[in-house]
Amino acid sequence: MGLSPPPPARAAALDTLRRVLDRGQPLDEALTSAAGRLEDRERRFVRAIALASLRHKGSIEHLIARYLSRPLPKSGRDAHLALLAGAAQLLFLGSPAHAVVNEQVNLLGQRSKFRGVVNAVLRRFDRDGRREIGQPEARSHDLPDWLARRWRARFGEDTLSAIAGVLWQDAVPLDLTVKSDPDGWAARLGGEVLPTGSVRIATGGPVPDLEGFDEGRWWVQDAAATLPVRLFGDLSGRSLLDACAAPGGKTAQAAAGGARVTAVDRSPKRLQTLQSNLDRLELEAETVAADFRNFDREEVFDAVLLDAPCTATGTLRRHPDIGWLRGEADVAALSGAQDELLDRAAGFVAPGGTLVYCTCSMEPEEGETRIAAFLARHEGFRRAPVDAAALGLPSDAATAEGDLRTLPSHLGERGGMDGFFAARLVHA
Ligand SMILES: C[S@@+](CC[C@H](N)C(=O)[O-])C[C@H]1O[C@@H](n2cnc3c(N)ncnc32)[C@H](O)[C@@H]1O
Repeated sequence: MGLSPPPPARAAALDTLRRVLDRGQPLDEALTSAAGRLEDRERRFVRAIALASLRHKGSIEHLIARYLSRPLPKSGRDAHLALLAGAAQLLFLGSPAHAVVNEQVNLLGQRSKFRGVVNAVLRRFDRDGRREIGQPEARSHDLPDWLARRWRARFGEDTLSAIAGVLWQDAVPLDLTVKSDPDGWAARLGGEVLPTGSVRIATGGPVPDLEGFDEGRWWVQDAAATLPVRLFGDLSGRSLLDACAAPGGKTAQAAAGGARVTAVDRSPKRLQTLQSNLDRLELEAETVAADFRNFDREEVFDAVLLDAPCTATGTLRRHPDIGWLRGEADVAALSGAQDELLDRAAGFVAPGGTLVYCTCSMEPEEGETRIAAFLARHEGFRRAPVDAAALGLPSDAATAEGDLRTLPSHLGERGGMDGFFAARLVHA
């Protein structure tokens, strides 16, 4: 890429990393606080540095530990973050070494006692780092330990390494769901139509500058995120309740498919984003700002979608902060709310209607286990198994029980997809 970020961007990148890694702020929020006042171009640099630092944190820190003769003390935290961001610029953004070394050192201030060590270690990264980090085994260091351990136990070493290979890639493609004519849009935007039906393009400049955005011809939605709504089949003329709807990718899909959609979300702000997305797309839905656990209606619906809040461990390709911000305890913590939302959703499914439950999590506690527990509580529901091939996916994207389980390594040769779980349940 050959990026040479200016000094304000480098300082803001350090602040962003401090906010994410030391204060637990989500990356997008940290970027707004640390870089919100910078110009567009500088903000893009900050984002690129932060993304590469977080994506490759594991591998870079593995090398930092090797290059240091003894670990940095606690008071050297800024020096450590300067090394992390500096190495990311050298190894993954192709920034020129002299600028990276000088400016990362200068971020520490004239009186810092860590200037010498940061200088020496960054020079070592410049000399040896590219070769050492290029080894395939380096990739598995990128994954946070807690996720690597879980995924190795569940999917095995080969799949773990395929997932790590996809998560390693910095150029994450952009997926668009088009209202019609996927081939035409793929040709116009220089992309391809995926077997799942999404149009995939290389990430480039700002999304609103792309052809068709202002005219509302498509919206951004990861290929995996389109699959849950497709499990309902033909939606034209059917009523659909979207229980956790914002920012509205799935609401838009259902509305474009001809459903009469009621979209509920507890966040009024996120619901506003949903409404403006629908306005741009010239699609309609009834929107309700409410906690779905208290949502009250006489009506029942032909289709109910519950895209439940979750740890989002399936979205590390675009959100590498998530693996460092969350841990094992968060996985278990959300299951109570997921059960409650599922029970509430079940009450709105018309006889003969369909409930689709999904999460963008890789963890079974937020997917398979929730559905097993739900079916044990609700005798009136049965699973309608998913056909992976009909969705354009390999057969291992459906579990033995018949649920959808996509992995980042699915469509791996084309850049992968988000890890998603979805179950289709029919009300007798
Ligand atoms: C995974 S996101 C939904 C993404 C959305 N379905 C889409 O495709 O764009 C989860 C959403 O659930 C909402 N949410 C979380 N708990 C909720 C609750 N108890 N009731 C209603 N909405 C809730 C959050 O505000 C968030 O917008």
